[in-house]
Amino acid sequence: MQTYLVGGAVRDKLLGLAVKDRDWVVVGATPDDMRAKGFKQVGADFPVFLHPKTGEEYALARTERKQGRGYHGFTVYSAPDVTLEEDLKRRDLTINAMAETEDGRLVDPFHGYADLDQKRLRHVSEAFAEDPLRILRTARFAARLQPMGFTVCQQTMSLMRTMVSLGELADLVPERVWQEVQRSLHERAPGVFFDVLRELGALDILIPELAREQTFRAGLQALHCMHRMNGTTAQRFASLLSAVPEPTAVHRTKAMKSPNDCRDMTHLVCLFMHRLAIHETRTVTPEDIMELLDKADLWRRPERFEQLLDTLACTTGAELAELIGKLRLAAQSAQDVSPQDLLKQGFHGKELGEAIRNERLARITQVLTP
Ligand SMILES: Nc1ccn([C@@H]2O[C@H](COP(=O)(O)OP(=O)(O)OP(=O)(O)O)[C@@H](O)[C@H]2O)c(=O)n1
Repeated sequence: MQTYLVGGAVRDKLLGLAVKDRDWVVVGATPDDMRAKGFKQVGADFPVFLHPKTGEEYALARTERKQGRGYHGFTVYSAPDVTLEEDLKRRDLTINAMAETEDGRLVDPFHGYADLDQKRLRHVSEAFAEDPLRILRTARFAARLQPMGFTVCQQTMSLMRTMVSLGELADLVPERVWQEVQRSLHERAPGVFFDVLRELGALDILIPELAREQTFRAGLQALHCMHRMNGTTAQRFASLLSAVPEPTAVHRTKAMKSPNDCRDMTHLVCLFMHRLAIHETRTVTPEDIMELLDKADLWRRPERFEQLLDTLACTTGAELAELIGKLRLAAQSAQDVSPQDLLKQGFHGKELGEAIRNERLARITQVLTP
């Protein structure tokens, strides 16, 4: 029985990047051999085991073949006669299909090292097409490695284009798509993920609201800004959709099953984009500001409001910077109103509510007064 380090760990080591998880492939062993050595089986669909001490994943070498459509239609064959090369061949990209022996020798039947050197993302074999998630993974690796000079090679682009035109993306459940989107939003060049998908025609299926060139470019620019500001996932995703009308954008977040904070931030960013645009032509009143603060629920969610303003600073042009600055000051000032003080002054019930509101409005007016 032989053990090899495989996949991302080998790739990242050669690239000089930090290695996160180490995955191993075991050749020439049965599940019983593994259990006898104290490994715990975890995979239900195929034989994967956890090392008794390190907790790292050890998978028995396997081949996979797709049977029909859908994500579950895989036939897995795993036996002691499956070779390392056969296991590497079922993988997505050549740079992910290298292995390292226990004594540190590289096993590289599909020329992943040459592709690392040439900075190419290239599929290992036609088996790439058996898993449509790989389209998203490849776009994600492009987003990660583009700053180092990597591009997706033309043959892989055309294979993925064919997969898209055959409707393969429809087989992916929203959760898996979201997982790749979420991870890509935090890669080094997040915009590249969406650029690649757009070039493939995949974005028209996954986020059709970004089909219009202008909407897409505005979204990418805002995302780039949010990335520089080290924004949260919610801020990044909302900035991408910032030029989409609010109801459509929110509908997309629901269809994609993105988490609630992403949906809420998208709702607020798109809503504010629309409201703020009105004030390019009409002077903003204290009541306008109050309404916006209420809509964003500043009173219960002050830290989210800060994030909203930071996102808007990325999604709007310089012409709205002053207005966003005023919103920030107004929010700070209005938040300082103390219900306790007003209570002490004798306000109760409905009157207390009104007094708080009036005091907040007074402070907002003060901020707006030159
Ligand atoms: N749809 C997939 C998922 C995974 N793999 C293979 O399984 C390995 C491990 O997958 P995973 O842990 O998801 O990714 P990593 O390559 O380790 O990358 P990351 O840094 O994103 O974790 C990959 O390198 C690749 O060889 C694949 O071929 N097709």
